[in-house]
Order: sequence, then C-alpha cells, then structure tokens
Amino acid sequence: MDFEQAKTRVQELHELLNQYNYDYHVLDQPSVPDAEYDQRLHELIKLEQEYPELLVAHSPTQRVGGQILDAFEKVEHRTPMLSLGNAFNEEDLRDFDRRVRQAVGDRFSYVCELKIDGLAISLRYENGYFVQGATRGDGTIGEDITANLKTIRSIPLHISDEHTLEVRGEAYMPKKSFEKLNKVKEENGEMLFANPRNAAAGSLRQLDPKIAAKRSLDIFLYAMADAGKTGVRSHSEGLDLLDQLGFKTNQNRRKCATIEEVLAYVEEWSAKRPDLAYEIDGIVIKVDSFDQQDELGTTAKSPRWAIAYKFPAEEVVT
Ligand SMILES: NC(=O)c1cnc(N)c2cc(Br)sc12
Repeated sequence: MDFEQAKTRVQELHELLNQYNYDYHVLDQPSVPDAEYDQRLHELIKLEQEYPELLVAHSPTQRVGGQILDAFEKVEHRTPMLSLGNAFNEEDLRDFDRRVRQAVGDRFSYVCELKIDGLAISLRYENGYFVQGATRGDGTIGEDITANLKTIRSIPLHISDEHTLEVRGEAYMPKKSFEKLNKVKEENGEMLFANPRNAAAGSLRQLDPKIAAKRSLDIFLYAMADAGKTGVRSHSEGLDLLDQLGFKTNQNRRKCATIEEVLAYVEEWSAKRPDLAYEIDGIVIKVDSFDQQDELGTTAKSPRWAIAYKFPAEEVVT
C-alpha cells in the first residue's frame, strides 16, 4: 500500500471507528461485534506506525494518553458555569412557577430533565475538534482534565460542526461500574468510594489517564455556552442540536406546559429512580425559550429561569 492509499484507508478507518463508537457508547446499540471494532482499531494502529505523518490527535487510537501529569492546569471558562437554586418540595416549585409567570406571563413551557449526580464539566471544540475539557471548579476557574475526558468513549473527538463550541454536561460513573470498582478496592484492602459521584470525581482527578480509562466513566451533555450563537432559540432545540452533533444527551427529558405536568414528571422519576443505571439527585426544570430566559435573567449565583428540585436525602439504614 503506498502513502496515498494509506491516507485514504486511514480516513475510512476514522469514519468507521467513530461510527461504531457512536453506535455503542452514545446510542447503546452496538453495530458490530467487539472483535470487528478491535480488528479495525489494530489496522489503524499499524497504519499510523507505518506512516507516522498520518497520526492525528483526534484519531480513535489516541483516546488514552501516554504521560502521567504532575498536576492539572487551571482553565478559565469563557462563559461562567451556572449553579442552580434548589427546591425541596411542591410549595417551592409552585413559588418558582409563580415568579416565572409574574415575569413572562402564561405563554411559555418548561423542560424537565434528570439531575445527574456526577461532576459538572465543560468540553471545548474548535473547528469541530475536541481541544479541551475542564471541571466546573468555582464556575469561573476549573481544572484541565482533557486527557481523562478523552478516555470517555461517548465524548466525540471530532464533530461535524465547524465553529467553536463549548458544551456542558455531567460526567458520572454508572452504578454497576461503581459497585465493581468498590468490590476490587475491598479485595485489595483499599479505601472505598462513598458513592458514584465521589468515584467519578476521584477518577477524573487521576493524574494518570490510563487509570481514568479503566473506570468506565460516562457523560450526559445538557447545554451549550452561548447556545443562541448556534441559531437555536430554546433549550430543547439546543438539546436536539447536541443529539444531531453526536453528543450523548439524556433522552428522558420532557417539555411541560404547566407546573402540574412538572410535578407529575417529578413524581414519575422519583419512583423510577432506583431502576436507573446511574444516580440522580433531583430534577432540573428550565424555562425553554431563550428569549424568556433572558427576560427572567440571572441572580449573582444562579438563573431565575431554572431550578433544581432535590429528592429528599435517602434514609441511611445503619
Ligand atoms: N440537564 C441539566 O440541566 C442538568 C443535569 N444534571 C445536572 N447535574 C445539572 C447541573 C446543572 Br447546573 S444543570 C444539570
């Protein structure tokens, strides 16, 4: 095979492997047996060894970085990462609804989403390439954990969208992975993680990406910074765009026209919570239209157009 043929084949393998990866890790619908994926990946590794000039940072072979970092660099978020005000009961939710109606009237809708109990992160794409990933930190300054986030297979290393994009989401450890990890730690006489959130945070703060890669972390993306710049006009349209771009979003979201529908969604998912493959600690409720979000504005800490309903703390049986 000459260089030009190798270049064409490398491009084909990028597309094939990215598609297989998307089907498996984003859609949860594997399209080929693992052996087929491994065979194609091995073919790409061999071609990159034979033609090093064909090895690029966004190659599917580059998910698990080499060197162990000494520390994490600080990253300033170009758009601050918000925190949410809390609601603890039906009355708090009705108060929130009254405040929204006072500001924007009765013609609006909410979007309800599961509040993932993980670690808030931000992904930065430039010209369609994943270039940096960071923790929320204090909302303005986070830590650069790009190497560890690259190991999360549901994070695309390249997207079709050419402009610069910042995508926010929650990295988490599925319940089964958490139980498996603690079982191994117990067998090794190591300290156990208290819960999947701590396990996810501890895994993403590993200085060695090879350790993070073994922790079966996953992610749900739920917002774009400056989403309006992409032309979408509401939060729900933004989530649909994230789906189209190949990101993993949580499909249990629902548009609600009234607070009664919001309360029904809260009730439904409070009951379904134990059967989910991941921990949630509440429900996020947002006014959908960006124009109406702008009318409501933001306090120093959190938006007036969103609230997080928190499930009551579970009784710990000692
Ligand atoms: N879907 C969402 O908006 C969402 C889900 N899960 C979370 N832990 C958070 C946190 C903020 Br802040 S928003 C959000």
